[in-house]
Amino acid sequence: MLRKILEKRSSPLRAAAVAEQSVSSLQEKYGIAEHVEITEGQGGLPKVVLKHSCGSKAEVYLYGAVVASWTQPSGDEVLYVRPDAKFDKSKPISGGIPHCFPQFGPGAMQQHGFARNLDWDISTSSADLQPDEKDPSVELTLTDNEYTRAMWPHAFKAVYTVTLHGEQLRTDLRILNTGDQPFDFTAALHSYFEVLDIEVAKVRGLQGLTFLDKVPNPEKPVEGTEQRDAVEFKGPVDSVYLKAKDYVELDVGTGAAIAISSSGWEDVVVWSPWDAMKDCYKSFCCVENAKFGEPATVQPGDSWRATQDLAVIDL
Ligand SMILES: O=P(O)(O)OC[C@H]1O[C@@H](O)[C@H](O)[C@@H](O)[C@@H]1O
Repeated sequence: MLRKILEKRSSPLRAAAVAEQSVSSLQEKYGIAEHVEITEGQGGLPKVVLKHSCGSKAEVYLYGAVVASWTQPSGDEVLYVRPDAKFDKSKPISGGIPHCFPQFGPGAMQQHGFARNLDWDISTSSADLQPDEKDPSVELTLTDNEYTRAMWPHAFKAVYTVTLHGEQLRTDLRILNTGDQPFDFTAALHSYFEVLDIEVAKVRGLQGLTFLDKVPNPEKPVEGTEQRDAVEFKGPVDSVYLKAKDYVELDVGTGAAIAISSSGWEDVVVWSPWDAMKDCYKSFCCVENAKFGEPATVQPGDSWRATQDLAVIDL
């Protein structure tokens, strides 16, 4: 159904002894036999591997809380990691499902904010104890620190739960205001999906929506109304669809599609860099649940929440 990621993964660098120790202590604390494993990923970066008894698997790096892999029981990869991705913290991991928070961008701070280039902490892990539904899950948290406050002067806690529900991948993001002033933010899950070929991929579920086209000038998007039943790719695409429905579908061109169901996110971004990324643009498409058109406002002591459920369906 879905093709496997073809590019060769570079062999992991030996991590420093201290990192190894922390991986083994995380494994001791949060590992759950057969379902949740904390291990070294590429470049020695710690990752949480979730394994469902149906055979599906997900890998979540603590660096950026990026889901870098989600495989079906067949072993087929659904997500896409760009060949230029670095796993050495020199830049955010380019691929999988990175976070954009507290700014989707462009804007005052670095593109897509800081959440994708910071280490998140594991706060808990679980594997549902019901005999038939052992859904492995991990909860990661990010809290403000000197680095984040220099860019965005707010006290916050981000809580991100990633769960395998059978073959589905579920994410749940909560942003808590732990300070004494209200704050605004924009955000997205910058999901990269592998497609057979960008020229046969299609995104359905956007017809009739107002969109902001960022291709001509990202600083001055051009507004339009989507007329098409299916958005196709014949050149670069960088559009934010405002007030989208809670379901969109990415036809990956193999007879399968990714069903993307969400709550709380409100907008959908569709992005293909086209030949600005000559080496890889044919193989992926980003369909991103976002909160962009109207920034979220969170009062002190309050929180904002959004979920995304991904499933592979046959067309
Ligand atoms: O930072 P990355 O992963 O290279 O992604 C950049 C792109 O991310 C997309 O979400 C934006 O809509 C684009 O405007 C932007 O160019």
